[in-house]
Amino acid sequence: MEDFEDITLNFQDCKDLFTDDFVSTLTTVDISDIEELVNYTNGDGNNRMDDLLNVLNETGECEVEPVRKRSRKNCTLRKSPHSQKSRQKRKKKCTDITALNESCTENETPYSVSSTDVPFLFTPAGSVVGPGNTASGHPSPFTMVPSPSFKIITKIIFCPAPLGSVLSCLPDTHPIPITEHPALSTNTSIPPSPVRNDSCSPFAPSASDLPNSPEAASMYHIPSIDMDTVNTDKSKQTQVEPVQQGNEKHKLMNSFIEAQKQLYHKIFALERDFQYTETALINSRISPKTGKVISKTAEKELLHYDLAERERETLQLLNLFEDKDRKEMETKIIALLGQSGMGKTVLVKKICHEWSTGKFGQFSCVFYFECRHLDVSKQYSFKDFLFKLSSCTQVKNIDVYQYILRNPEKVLLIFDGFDEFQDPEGLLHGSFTTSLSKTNKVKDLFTGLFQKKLLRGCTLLLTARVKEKLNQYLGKVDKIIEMMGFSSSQVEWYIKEYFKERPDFSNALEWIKSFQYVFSYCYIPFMCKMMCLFADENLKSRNKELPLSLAALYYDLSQKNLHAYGTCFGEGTLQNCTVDSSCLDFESQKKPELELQTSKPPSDTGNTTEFMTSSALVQNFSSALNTLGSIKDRNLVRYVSFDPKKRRNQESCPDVVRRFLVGLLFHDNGSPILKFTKSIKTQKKIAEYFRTLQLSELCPHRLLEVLHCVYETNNTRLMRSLVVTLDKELSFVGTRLTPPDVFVLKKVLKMSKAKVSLDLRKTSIDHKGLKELVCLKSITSFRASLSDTVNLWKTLLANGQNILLKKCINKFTLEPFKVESLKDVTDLVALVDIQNDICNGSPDSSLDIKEIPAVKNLRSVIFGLGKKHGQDGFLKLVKILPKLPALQHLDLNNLTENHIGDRGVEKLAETFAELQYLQTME
Ligand SMILES: Nc1ncnc2c1ncn2[C@@H]1O[C@H](COP(=O)(O)OP(=O)(O)OP(=O)(O)O)[C@@H](O)[C@H]1O
Repeated sequence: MEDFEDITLNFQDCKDLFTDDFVSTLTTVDISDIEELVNYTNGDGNNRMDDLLNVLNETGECEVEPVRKRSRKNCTLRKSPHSQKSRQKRKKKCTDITALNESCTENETPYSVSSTDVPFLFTPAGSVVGPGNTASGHPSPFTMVPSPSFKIITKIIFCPAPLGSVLSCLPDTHPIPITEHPALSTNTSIPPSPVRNDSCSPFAPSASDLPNSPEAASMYHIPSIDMDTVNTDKSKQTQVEPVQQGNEKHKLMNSFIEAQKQLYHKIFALERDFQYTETALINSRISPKTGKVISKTAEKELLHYDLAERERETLQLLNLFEDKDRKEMETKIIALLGQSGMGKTVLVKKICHEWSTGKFGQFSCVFYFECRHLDVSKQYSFKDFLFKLSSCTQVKNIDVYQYILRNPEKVLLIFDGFDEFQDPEGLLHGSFTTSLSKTNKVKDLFTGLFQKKLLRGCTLLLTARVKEKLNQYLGKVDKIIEMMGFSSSQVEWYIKEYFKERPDFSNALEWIKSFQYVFSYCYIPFMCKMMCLFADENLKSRNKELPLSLAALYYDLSQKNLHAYGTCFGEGTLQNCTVDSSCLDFESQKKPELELQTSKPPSDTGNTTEFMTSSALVQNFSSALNTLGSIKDRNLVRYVSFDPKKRRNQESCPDVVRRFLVGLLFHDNGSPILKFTKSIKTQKKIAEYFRTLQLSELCPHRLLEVLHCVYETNNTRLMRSLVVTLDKELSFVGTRLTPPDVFVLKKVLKMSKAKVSLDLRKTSIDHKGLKELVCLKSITSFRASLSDTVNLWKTLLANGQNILLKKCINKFTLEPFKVESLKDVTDLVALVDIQNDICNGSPDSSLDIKEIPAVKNLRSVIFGLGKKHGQDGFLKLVKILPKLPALQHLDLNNLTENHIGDRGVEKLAETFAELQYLQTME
């Protein structure tokens, strides 16, 4: 009987074939091989089946497609269009089986058996052979054969243990000791040939098994890696006796890893003068969005830690991939988030480089993808996806690929700039199913990886800018790491270091600091570098013109450094900015025509040591320039508008582009390029638009954005006119306040004549920002993280800034105090305790503080710690209740919910007498 055609296999049934009875009849099969095979079709869950299907598809031996409702377990196998020659080869391989089958009587066999007609056999080539056609010649569905019929097969050939299981035992460092797997020395019917690249794995095809597959031709050329780049001792290699199959594969794998490491060592090396500064990595989480939920996509947000929490959640780079709770064979997805220019690319390239030097040894293979270069709609096999789209050595051998498929836990896939994928949202909505076609769209492959179906068990590291739209996907991520940028001391160190060998620049730091607004952006490493470049160019020549806007800074740099800093700005940025009548509409702005693509995908030639890539900030500036040149004046107001109804395309103007755009519009540089749009009339129109805004109606994020834009106009009158519309109770709870945000907020609050109360909880505001804001005259009361506030007081006390301290203490409020975490209790305890230090500790009479008003006047405490921490938290809280003399209302709402326990009730009863003003206790 000829090869099977269109046979429906039920894998759930197939696994039943491997009964104990059946196994006991096998004479040359290692039981572990059977177990492994059964695991593939059974044990490890459905996703193991995906792996198998992938392997089968990839080998080209047969194509597997889901049938009916895409059930993964019912699959149709179709014969691949093999040549006659290859069929003969395959038949030859089965001669042992044929011989055995010949000994079978017709009675014992429910149907006639031919050389290729074995009830169910995974051949060494990884092909699945079914019972084939019925006597009538029609394809038959795979029928369960009663196990006794198998007894006639006394010898089923399973090749030695799969390559993966051998290689996975090997250490990652080189040279890899090659140990002979016991299975290799067993007497198998297909002896590994030293000259023929046959596969040893049940699922690993050999070159000769796959004559028609695209990989097959190249597989004849072994070793296939660019060996010139590998520092292996070739003379020794030639002395090596014809080795066992396993050894060949080990060498191949070693060579691949070694070549990959050498490549990464070269292309991801830091430039000599690159001042790498280790930035803080914070373990972050997402939580339901505070405040109004505007749309479905905005339901989640990243938690904003206070300084104490940030310290606690700080992570070392080497521990980035650590996960004690990781489930075996489960893909791990890590999202590395940070604003543009925070150093995400620098960091992941550093990881690649460090891997090449032996760190992150848990990974044998690291693949780096630059998402912006991936065309999501293009079709690739998964193998090509890995080896052709990532920065990778040229791999022509399928064994390396097989190793990767078999050892996903040793594979790290880095996708840099996930948000730069075309249509990143669409990427995750799709559902990945193993398809019959050998190639899949990049989009689908990524979906398969993200949905943990493809290469299950690997580690995915995605980098992305913090965007609200992406937050919803973070729920599917196992670990979220946020990059916080430079601390203020790191900024100073960086600038000093930059100019350290130039005595004439000894005042560079002070000079840069004087541009307060742009200096506040220096927590972003890229901006820090920009400011150094700016100082480099201007410190000697420029008469300081204060203040400097963001747009002015970039414009200045782009004018002066076109050639010197081509790597940052790309050549001809401004030259290209001509008016193109074809893009004079809003839609054209979706894809700015002038996009700076200065970063090249790392080439495998290894010559690229360029580490400076173009930042999105530069691209945004470029985009603003382009917009200015292409949009009609009358449309500009609509373009920068914050009102969704006014804007035709909300997505068209990201916040930073708007800032640049407004800044450029009001930038008085006399540039001929900008003159044609920079009419006074347009400026007036934009100013008028901002003047009509009611700041009190804007959400915190929008409010800040308006303030940035207004600051960019450098129009003090405009700002003054806006200040009066500011709310008297400003709450930024749940909105991150970066140093530039604090700067513009401070600017406007300074102008305010009204008394404003400020809520700065959950804003991640830094120490300096908190101090600057709360000490403002217009701020009469404020709320902030308790621990941050206590720290601020301590610093002021230690520095002897008693007047400020006194102001700060008097403005602070707590009312009502909600206990939502154990930390809230601990912080309240610390606040009550510091009272003694402040009131009694200072010998200085200027600090005439008898008590902390916030503590003295606290009237309401709402306790809601839930079951887990209820009792612990309450026992701590109850101790300080007597120190809250004005407490009138204690809300324990639902005692069982809070679970304060008998001890909690007991302690409460003991303190009850001291709570003189307590009126209600819920
Ligand atoms: N840790 C660092 N130490 C020193 N400089 C850094 C560091 N991280 C980033 N930089 C500087 O910032 C520049 C931009 O960094 P990078 O491209 O990694 O940012 P990014 O977060 O990937 O930005 P984007 O989201 O726009 O792609 C670098 O070229 C470098 O000059």
